[in-house]
Amino acid sequence: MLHRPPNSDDLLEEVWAVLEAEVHAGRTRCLGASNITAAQLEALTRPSRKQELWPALVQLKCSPFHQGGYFVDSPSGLTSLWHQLRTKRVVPVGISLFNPLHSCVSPLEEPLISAWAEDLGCSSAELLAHWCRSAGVCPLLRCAPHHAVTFRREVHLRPPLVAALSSLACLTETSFCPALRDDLALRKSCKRTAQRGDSLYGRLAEVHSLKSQEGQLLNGQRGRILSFEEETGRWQVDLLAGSRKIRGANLALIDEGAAAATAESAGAFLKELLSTGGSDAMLQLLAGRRSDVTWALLETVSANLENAQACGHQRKQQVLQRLLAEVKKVLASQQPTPQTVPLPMPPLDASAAWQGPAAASRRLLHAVSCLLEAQGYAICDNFASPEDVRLLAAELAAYDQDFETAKIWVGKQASGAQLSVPTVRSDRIFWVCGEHRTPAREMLWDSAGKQPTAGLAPCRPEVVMEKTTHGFPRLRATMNRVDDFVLHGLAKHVSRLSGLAERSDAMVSIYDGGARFQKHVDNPNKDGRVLTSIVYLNSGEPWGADDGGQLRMFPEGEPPLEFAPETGRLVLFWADRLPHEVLPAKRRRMALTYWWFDRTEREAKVQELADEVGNQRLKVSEESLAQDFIAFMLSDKSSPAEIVQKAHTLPAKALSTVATVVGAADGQEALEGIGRLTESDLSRLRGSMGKMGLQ
Ligand SMILES: O=C(O)CCC(=O)C(=O)O
Ligand SMILES: [Fe+2]
Repeated sequence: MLHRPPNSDDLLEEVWAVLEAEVHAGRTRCLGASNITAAQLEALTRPSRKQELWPALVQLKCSPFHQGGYFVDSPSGLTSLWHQLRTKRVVPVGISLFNPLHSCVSPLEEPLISAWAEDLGCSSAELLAHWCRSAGVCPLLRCAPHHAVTFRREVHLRPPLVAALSSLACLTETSFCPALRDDLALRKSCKRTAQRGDSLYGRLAEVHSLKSQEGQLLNGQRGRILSFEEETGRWQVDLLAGSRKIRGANLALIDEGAAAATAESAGAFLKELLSTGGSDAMLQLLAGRRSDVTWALLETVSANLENAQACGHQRKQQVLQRLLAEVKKVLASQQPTPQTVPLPMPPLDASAAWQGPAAASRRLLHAVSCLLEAQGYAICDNFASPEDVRLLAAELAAYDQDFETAKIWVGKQASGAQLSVPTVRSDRIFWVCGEHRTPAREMLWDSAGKQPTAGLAPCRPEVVMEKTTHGFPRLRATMNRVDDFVLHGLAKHVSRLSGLAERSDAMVSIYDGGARFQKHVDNPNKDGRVLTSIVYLNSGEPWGADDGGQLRMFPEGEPPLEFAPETGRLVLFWADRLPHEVLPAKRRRMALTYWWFDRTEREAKVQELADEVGNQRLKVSEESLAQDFIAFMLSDKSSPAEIVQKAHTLPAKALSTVATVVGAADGQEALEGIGRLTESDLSRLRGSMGKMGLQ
């Protein structure tokens, strides 16, 4: 390596001749030069000079601020230097990636670069090293700590970001001085926020399972992922046929490492085949190793055949032609192995919507609306910040004792009963009332019992009724955010939500010790609930696969999806359409859930309920007596005799509720039926009750 070539041309020739002699003597294989100017490179790569004596690599300073421009000999020198490197196939090796050189700041401290790195979830050093590589320069890293970790992560830079980083060189020495930065408002104009799917940009993907006539032609094609389009939920992929927008379900990510390995092993296999010594032996080996016959082998054999033809190797051509025909036959007989790992839809990220400009929150709203319309659910990360979630969980911690076992609705719609059936649902819940928009007399919301007139408070009067909204400032803040987002945002954009009138009270749930909620639809009976909103309130370590407690959704016609209850994640889905379940949670899992009512459907339901109970609601005490009785009947502890005894103590209204649950015409018939119950009837009843109302 010639470091810092001498200024005089004669001297340069003289020194280079010494290095060339080393190559002639076989002591060195190739030469390199460092800090060279365009004119010097021109001189060393003159056509009269043998190509193997040209510099094979040129080492130059290469940060985004100084792209080889330290020894520029003329204004056009830099362009000429790069042009020569590219056209003469000289490898540029980048050094001083992180040095400030003669700018004011190190690229590692440049806020614009840090912001871009943050968007991509990598360090500035990683970003710079990958920029260098993407710009076609081999980065030369040292053993200093920030160098050592630089290539720890694979970072995919989209071409516009590579271009943006490269263009920073135009701004060196002036705009990057901190004093000038604000004047130029660089951050403001250049900062981009992380976009969904950024981490997949640049990856290779293969199209599969497209059904339309045009789509079928694309199946099997591969191309790089360019971007993700929120509006359509599709990925833009750069295919041979041109750039196309394709749904994740029709794309499979290609593991390029594996592809390289296939090519390598195909090469090794071909060597083995050729070393058998004769065509027959070769084909015999091939027949015994049919599973090693891949498309990569076909390509390798074809390439070798082309080479043999070009070189005029007759015998080799014949052998390879026979081999190629056989390889084609084996491949034709193989069933194509479909690649059906769909590209995951990246969750939306709400952080920018709260911290950034109004445009970011509009984008989020637009994206969630599109997803709800298109697929009936939307997942949005960081809807509540980790700090908000931590404080909210701390606020609720004082009420841990007040959470009670959740119940499910068992029986007929109007007069069934809320029962605890742990095999179906075993979380503990805590209702928080209030903050509704419609007056109490409209009875549009429905939760556990008496409503406070204003403010948030736990619902059950005997719990902490005196607590007012001041008791739950954090909960209130999070609910305000959800309410604003749904009522002032989604309701205006999503057609199914145009008649949104009200939401239910809020339910805080805790799943732990294996608690679960089996597959169900929240509103299977047109009770007015149209949208379910859930915010997960779990802090600490990220949720692991072994922690269980995932929300599993069953979108129609698609494979089930699972989402971990990650800190601050918002989940929205159609309450009356999307079946879902909560898998057994091995770690404590907390969520804030409520439902949104469509006015027309809810009003009809309220009317129906009023009619069914003779325009008069059951008194709370009678209703709960009926529920207690059925719970007692279904618990393993009660005997037939005890059940009959208890049934006779029930008031008439409670008894008629029991009648509808057990399928009797009236209270009297219910009493008679209960009197005839045997142990085995009871166990059958207990088994079937648990499944009612569920899928
Ligand atoms: O907490 C969840 O993820 C879902 C709970 C649920 O399905 C419900 O309460 O209806
Ligand atoms: Fe549910």
